[in-house]
Formats: sequence, structure tokens, C-alpha cells
Amino acid sequence: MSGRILVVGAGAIGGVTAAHLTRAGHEVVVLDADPEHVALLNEPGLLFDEFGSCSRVLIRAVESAERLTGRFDYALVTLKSLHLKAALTPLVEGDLVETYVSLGNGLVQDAVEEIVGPGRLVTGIVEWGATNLGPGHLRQTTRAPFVVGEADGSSSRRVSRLAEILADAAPGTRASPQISGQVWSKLLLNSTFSGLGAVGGGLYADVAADPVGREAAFRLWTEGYDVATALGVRLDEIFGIHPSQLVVRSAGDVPAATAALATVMSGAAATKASMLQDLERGALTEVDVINGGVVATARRLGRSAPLNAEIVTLVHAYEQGVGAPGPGAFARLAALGAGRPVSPIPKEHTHG
Ligand SMILES: NC(=O)C1=CN([C@@H]2O[C@H](COP(=O)(O)OP(=O)(O)OC[C@H]3O[C@@H](n4cnc5c(N)ncnc54)[C@H](OP(=O)(O)O)[C@@H]3O)[C@@H](O)[C@H]2O)C=CC1
Ligand SMILES: CC(C)(CO)C(=O)C(=O)O
Repeated sequence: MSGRILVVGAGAIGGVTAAHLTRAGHEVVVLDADPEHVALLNEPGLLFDEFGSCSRVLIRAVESAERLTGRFDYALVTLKSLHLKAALTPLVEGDLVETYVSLGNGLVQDAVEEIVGPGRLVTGIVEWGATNLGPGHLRQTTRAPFVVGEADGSSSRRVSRLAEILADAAPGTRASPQISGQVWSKLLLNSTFSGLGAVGGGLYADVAADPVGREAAFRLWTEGYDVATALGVRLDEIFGIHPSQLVVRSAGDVPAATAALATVMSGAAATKASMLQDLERGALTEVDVINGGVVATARRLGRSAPLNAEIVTLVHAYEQGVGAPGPGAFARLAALGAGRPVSPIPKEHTHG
């Protein structure tokens, strides 16, 4: 039943997935660019922290596509958006994979399909979270399923088989006939809470606990929701709520949105956005496909998404070492959303 599985990028998501699938008896190989991480996965094995309980899992790992032998039924693509082209091109050139599964955050699916070719891509999202603690050491922080589906909403054997495999890593995993709705619901979650976590320098819980953070969150969510609706996407449930429940258009909407926020936080409060983790280690972030994905879609539809655009600008400034994340950013975003004046970001804070 299983099929050969290649995990491309064995960091937080890929490494944890590989550990679960290997333990469940699947034939798994990982491809990762970090030679120290690869060596440790092979021997003495991944140090895998599952909610405080640590174990070692031996995982077959290679650091270059040239070291792969045979063909794979699935490649689980668990890379940050910036690395997609470099990692996938050799696999495509070597015709090493039957079906690629895009599992990263943000609006990356079209870019991945362009690299892997038509008919080769299954779309997925990851609702659970994990943290990369350095070479050979990963921690799973939250439990939740994967959701996978064909982009056109059709059902297929490759998707149902994939969902069965991934359920061994994340129970509750399902195939969805509305994967674009899932992608957009996840994008709302990431653009709002990872965006605010990144500019505010805290966990999702810190955004939700701060009254100004909450105001900024409701405004950002509503902006993204309106873009998705204008695009014609049928948004799907995420973290126990329907995305419409976090939309705030007047003061009367706030109590229900606050209750929905508590539901989201019951599963996601401990999340430190990977964009914030990237900023803390001086790396470039995925902001261009997360908040930037909302902005680009809005532009295509002749609309604007000023709060998401502001997050893109702030995060790019921080990437360049200009300014630093802090909760002061919440007030700036809340003011911008309310149409109150904000001081312009100094020229040297803007990207490009
Ligand atoms: N972490 C989380 O909780 C969640 C993350 N996501 C999304 O999943 C995706 C992966 O995130 P995450 O696992 O956190 O990221 P990580 O940075 O932890 O893992 C990515 C891995 O890919 C490796 N890599 C980079 N370039 C290449 C390459 N050319 N070939 C092979 N491997 C390469 C990286 O190595 P190196 O470190 O050397 O660059 C790293 O080990 C992102 O889109 C993220 O937004 C989605 C849901 C939850
Ligand atoms: C919210 C989470 C952890 C997925 O559940 C995520 O997507 C991220 O941190 O990037």
C-alpha cells in the first residue's frame, strides 16, 4: 500500500513527518541541504522531541539528489518557499518522482507546478506545528492533521492513498475536494497570526492577549477574507472555526470574533511563527508568499490589501536589520486599518 516516499527538506515539518512515517514502517528517504543534519539523521538518528518526550529515530537521509536511487511515488515538499526551485529542479531533471506534494505555507502552488510540470502536483496544507532546534534535533509542538487534494477538486487514487500514508504521521489527515479553500484558510491564519507574530516578536498567544494585537488581527483577517471572497474561493474550516467567524466589520462583531479567536488559540497559542524564527536567526522569510500572496492576489483583482502590504514592508526591513520586531507594530497596523494617520516608514526601512 505504502509506496516509496521522498521528503524534500527535512527541517521542522519534513523531519518530523519522516520520523513518524519511518517509525510506522514506510519506506522513506529524506533529501536535505544541511550536511550536518543529514549525517545526524543517519547516525545516531534524529533527536525527536514529541511534546517533551524525547527519542531517537534513525532516518535514511542524503544531501544531494545524485545520491538518490530508484524512483519515488511521492515527494513531500516541505521546504521554505525560497528553496523550492533549487531543490526540485534536479529531481525533475532526473525524473525521480511520480507525484510531488506541496506542503509549504503561502501561495506557492503555481510556482511549484511550473517547476514540476502539469499533472504532477498534489496540493496540501499542514495544520500542526514543529520547531527546528538545530542539526539533528526537532520538536513537534502541536498536533493536527494534514489536508491534501487535487487542485481541481477531483478525487483520485493518488490523493486517497497519500491521505492514508500521511495519517500515519498526523492522525485525522483527510483528502479534501476543496483544497484551494483550505490553502486560503491557512493563508489567512499565517498572514494574520504569523504576520503579526513576526512583526510583534511574539507567539500567536501574545498577539491574542494584547488588545491592540487583537484589533490588528481582526483587521488583517478581514482584509484577507475579503480578497479570498473576491477571488471566489470557498473558504474551509481551519483550527475549529469557519473563517467568517473572525471577520469584524463593526463593534458588534467583536464578541463573536473574540470567542472564535479563543477557539483558534486553544490549538495554536504556543506557535512561534516560522517567519519570526527566521528573523531571529538572520534568515530571509517567506513573507512574499504569505502576506505578499494576499497583496499580489488583491492587485490582480484590482483591489488593495494595505495591512498585508505593511507587514511585507516591515518584515523586509527587519530582514535587512533595519528596526526590530516588537509589539509597537500592532498599534501601527491597527491605526492603519482604522484609517488613522501613521508616520511613514523611513526610506531605508523599505525593501528594494
Ligand atoms: N514549522 C511549522 O510549524 C510549520 C511550517 N510550515 C511550512 O512548511 C515549510 C517548511 O517549514 P519548516 O519545516 O519549518 O522549515 P525548516 O527550515 O525547518 O526546514 C526546511 C529544510 O529544508 C532544507 N533545505 C533548504 N534548501 C534545500 C534544498 N535545496 N534541498 C533540500 N533541502 C533544503 C533546510 O536546510 P537549511 O536549514 O540548511 O536551509 C531545512 O532543513 C514552510 O513553508 C513553512 O512555512 C507549515 C506548517 C507549520
Ligand atoms: C500555524 C502553523 C504552526 C501550522 O499549524 C504554521 O503554519 C506555522 O507556524 O507556520
